[in-house]
Order: sequence, then C-alpha cells, then structure tokens
Amino acid sequence: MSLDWLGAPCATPDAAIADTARAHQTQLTKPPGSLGQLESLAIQLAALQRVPNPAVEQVWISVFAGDHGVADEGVSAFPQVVTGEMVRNFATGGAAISVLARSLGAQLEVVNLGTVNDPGDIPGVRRAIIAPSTANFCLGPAMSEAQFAAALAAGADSVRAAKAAGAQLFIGGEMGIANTTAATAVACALLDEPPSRLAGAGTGLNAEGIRHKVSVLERALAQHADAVTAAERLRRLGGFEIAALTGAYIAAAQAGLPVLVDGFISTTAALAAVAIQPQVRAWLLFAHRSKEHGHARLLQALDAEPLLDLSLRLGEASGAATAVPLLRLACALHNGMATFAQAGVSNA
Ligand SMILES: O=C(O)c1ccc[n+]([C@@H]2O[C@H](COP(=O)([O-])O)[C@@H](O)[C@H]2O)c1
Ligand SMILES: Cc1cc2nc[nH]c2cc1C
Repeated sequence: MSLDWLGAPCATPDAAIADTARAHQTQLTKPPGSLGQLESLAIQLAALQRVPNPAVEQVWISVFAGDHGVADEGVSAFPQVVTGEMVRNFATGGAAISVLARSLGAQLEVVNLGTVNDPGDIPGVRRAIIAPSTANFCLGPAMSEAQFAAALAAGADSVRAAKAAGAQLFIGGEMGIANTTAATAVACALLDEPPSRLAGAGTGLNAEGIRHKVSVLERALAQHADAVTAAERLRRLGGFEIAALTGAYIAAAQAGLPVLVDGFISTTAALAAVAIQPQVRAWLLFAHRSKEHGHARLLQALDAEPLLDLSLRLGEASGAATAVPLLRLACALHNGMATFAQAGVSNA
C-alpha cells in the first residue's frame, strides 16, 4: 500500500466567502466582535463549506480503537482488555460518546483496528483489523510499514463514508489502553520535547506511575532517535488508532470536509497530519483543552484556540461532541440574526 496519497493537495477554503461572512458579521445587531469565537467559527465554517450560510446539522463521528504493545510496560491505570470491552460498549450504546452522538443526532461509526480482547463481529462496529495490537515500541517499531499504511487508509475510508453520507463536519475519536504513552512519544519526537514536559496521568496514573511512564518514554525515544520524518516517527511510536486519525484528518482536508479535533491523542494525530501535509491545518477546529498534562503544549504548537476547557480527559471524541452545540449556535447566529438595517437599530 502506497503512502503517496498523503502528500496530495488539500481543498482550499473559499477566501471570498470568508470576506463576505466577515463583513456580514459586522452588520449584525451587536457590537462588532462581541460574539468572539462564535463569530470566527461561523466565518471559518462558511469558508470551509464554501457557503454563505454554514451548517453543522450532519455530524459524523468515527471512533478508532486499537491496542498497544507498550501496555506491557505497565504505563496505564487500566488493563488492556478494556479496549475491546469498550468497543462493544460504544456499539451497544452505553459509552459517553454513544450518548453524546445520540443526543446530537450524529452518525457514530466504531472502527476496530485490532484489540487483544477482540469482541468479534458486533452490529455497529466496522472491523478493519490490522493485528491484535501494535508491537511494544521499546523493543522495535510499533507498526510495520504495511500495518502503518493500512491504519492511515482505514482513517481515509471513514472520511469517504462520511462524505458519502453528506456529513458537514468530521469528528475523530480514539480508544486504546496505553495510547497516551504512544501519543506522548509521537508528540515528543515531533516537537523535540522531553517526555517529562508532555507525559500525564492518562486514565489515572499517580505521580509514581507518571515517573515510570516518563522513564519508559525516554527509553523508547532513545531507541527511535534515528527516525527523522513525521510519518516514520508516527509509524515507529504511534498506534493503529492514532495513525487512522492522522489519515482521516489528511483525507478530510483533501476532501474539503471540516474537522473538529478532540483531546490529547487526537491532537497528536493532528500534529502528525500537519507535519506530513501542512495544508491540513486550515481544516482543523479545536474543541477543547484536555486535562491531560501535555495537551496545552500541543495546542500551542498548532496555534490552536480551543473552544472549551472543562477538565475532560476521556477521549473517544467526547470533547469534540460536547462542542458541537457551540458550532451549531455559531451558525444559527450567523444565519439568523437581523442586520442593523433590517432591525432599524442605529449603527456606530
Ligand atoms: O483525549 C484525551 O485527552 C485523553 C486523556 C487521557 C486519557 N484518554 C483516554 O484514555 C485511554 C488512554 O489512557 P492510558 O492511561 O491508558 O494511556 C484512551 O482510551 C484515551 O481515549 C484520553
Ligand atoms: C473505561 C474507559 C473508557 C474510555 N474511553 C476512552 N478511553 C477510556 C478508558 C477507559 C479505562
């Protein structure tokens, strides 16, 4: 499987529509700029969707699940079997993202990329099994080249399905025990930061657990110090679901589908996507600042101003789903408010 598609050009946001939308905002009955990020969001969505009246009624959520060999190093507060167990919970409707997706009327797709405790064929789960788990990246590359290509392609497949279903917004989520360790490794390699700066509690490690996680990460980064490209760093240190998110973000930008990025792991995938194809950045909106320690640094690296800061640290697209009502309200205001002229309100 070739990786050539990653470098294909992205769609271009419509600059003329952005100008029109910006001018329209100044005519609405409020002091200019007073709706802050709700204004910039509507302008950005109009430019990305190439329409004067943006909308995010049709929301597509793909949650990618995969297990991690580095779980063997004791870097998570939870056992590895939880990944497969949660795949079933996503599909049967009991997980946080299941509830959020239902409340939003969003389409939820669950993609199993490989879990040690494989729940098998379940209605509502797309099986795109690569292997039961990645390899432990303390010992060798997390993924073979073929596995890496398959994971990226699985993300692009989800974007194709989202486009075909008429989605106006793509949200990616992830589930994988130990994936904060994998994401931290990728982010440290991409940003040249030490693990002590980016490692956090994940599912709930205590201070001693975080110290151990940092020492595991230091070993892994030393082992893979010769990986220089972003793609190679992602292959050696990432995971199936992280690579799938990276593939999805790149494919969404190429297809002209706006993306709402979730938490720490998703933002690491976004960082990799932008490092591989810089034009992707324009297509990314950022939902929230996760409680995971390193997230603020990743957002800063992407020059991202997230919408929410609710101390969430769940993943599985929950933070992005929580921000969808704000996007919908931003569109409603942009499309529905009266202008000064229409309402007979005096302008400054
Ligand atoms: O999205 C986040 O910011 C986030 C922060 C901490 C943990 N998580 C979730 O917790 C799991 C990984 O945590 P851990 O401790 O097993 O590395 C994985 O399934 C993620 O979805 C997610
Ligand atoms: C129960 C549980 C649910 C999750 N959802 C995303 N990551 C998770 C990690 C755990 C442990």
